[in-house]
Amino acid sequence: MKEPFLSAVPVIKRLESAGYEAYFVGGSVRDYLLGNKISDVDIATSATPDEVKAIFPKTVDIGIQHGTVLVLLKNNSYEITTFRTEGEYQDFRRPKEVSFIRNLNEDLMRRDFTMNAIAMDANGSIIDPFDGQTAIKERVIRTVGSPEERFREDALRMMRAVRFVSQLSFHIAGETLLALKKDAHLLDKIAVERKRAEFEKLLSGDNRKKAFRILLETQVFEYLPGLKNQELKIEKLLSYLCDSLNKKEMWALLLYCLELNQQDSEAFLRNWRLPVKEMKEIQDILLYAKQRLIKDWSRYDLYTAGSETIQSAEKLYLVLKGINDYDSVKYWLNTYDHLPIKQRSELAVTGSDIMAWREQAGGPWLKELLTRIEHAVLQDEVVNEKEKIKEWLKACSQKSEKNC
Ligand SMILES: Nc1ccn([C@@H]2O[C@H](COP(=O)(O)OP(=O)(O)OP(=O)(O)O)[C@@H](O)[C@H]2O)c(=O)n1
Repeated sequence: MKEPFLSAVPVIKRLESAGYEAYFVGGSVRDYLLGNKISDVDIATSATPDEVKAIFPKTVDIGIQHGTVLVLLKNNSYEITTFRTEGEYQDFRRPKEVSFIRNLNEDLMRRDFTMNAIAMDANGSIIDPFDGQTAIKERVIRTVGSPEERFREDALRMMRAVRFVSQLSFHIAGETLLALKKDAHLLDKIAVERKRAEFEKLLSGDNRKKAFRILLETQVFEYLPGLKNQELKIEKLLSYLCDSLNKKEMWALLLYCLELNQQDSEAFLRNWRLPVKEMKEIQDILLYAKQRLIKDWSRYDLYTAGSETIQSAEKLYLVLKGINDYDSVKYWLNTYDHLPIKQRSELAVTGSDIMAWREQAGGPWLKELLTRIEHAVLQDEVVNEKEKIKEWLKACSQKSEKNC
């Protein structure tokens, strides 16, 4: 056994010495068997949340109605969940009555896919009643038992299947795929936030295009915000070589393919309940990439976009143009790095300086003038030094005001 399981073994041992069963379960065991990077380890136990809390001095109730307690131990935290029956994976905002059981097998039986229904004990022995290891070897996503039953327990599992296609490059077993086609409509009832979490993992996976094809084939896309009746536009996305794009860039590519105007793009992202900051970043990426389709970056655009957006927008532009060479990203980032200023606060003059020089109270004119100075500094029309800018302004006002 290796990290992060090793550090978590004492947690399992403590539960065992208090008379309970406890195992590693879920994605961490799957990823371990796959040889992939393991994120968090999850532990399932026969102890109820109250019993877990009585054993460990530091705990946090993170989903107690679902039987989950977070245990804090030696700078690490572990999600410990009581063996559960159905209903447990539903929307956290609509808690359902959860019945706890004392049996690992029954807990595993209610999990989504056989690859996720494998447990490992503190000695590293694998408990695999549904042959998840074969599924992992064969790289197949197959529900534990009846797909209809598993999807009726939690329809989000259909999106999880598609996101695992993207993330793990597995394929979906025939019967499971048929159920996806039949039951896709059940996704209507699932909270957008949960759909978004899966969709974003899908957007970032290596096999994202295959996952999009399955969204189309199964009609799952019809039940995702803003994608109803957008089959042709989603197909357009499949024509791009987009593997190099990150999550935000993929959102921007999707917006591009959907051909939405600024206002509708915003509504689309809002319907997906994206945080406002991310919405703005995605819209900026799209805006500059579209601009880039028409012309080169101006120094002022580089300045207003900033390095992260430059990089993302240029990458998206290259994808849209079908160019598979990233030298231009480096070129524009380098140009950005050499700009004389990166933000207004770096200007050698402030609004107060200008008001004092002009003996005039502030107003819209001041904002305009500061923008004009920014342009001039960025274009090397004037050096970013207070005296130089003062002289430049004086020379300007001697000419027509328009020239400044
Ligand atoms: N709708 C769900 C969600 C989760 N699970 C079970 O709970 C485990 C943990 O779920 P989660 O952390 O959401 O996903 P992982 O499978 O761990 O995948 P990852 O951590 O890569 O997101 C899953 O492996 C699966 O056994 C389930 O059966 N049904």
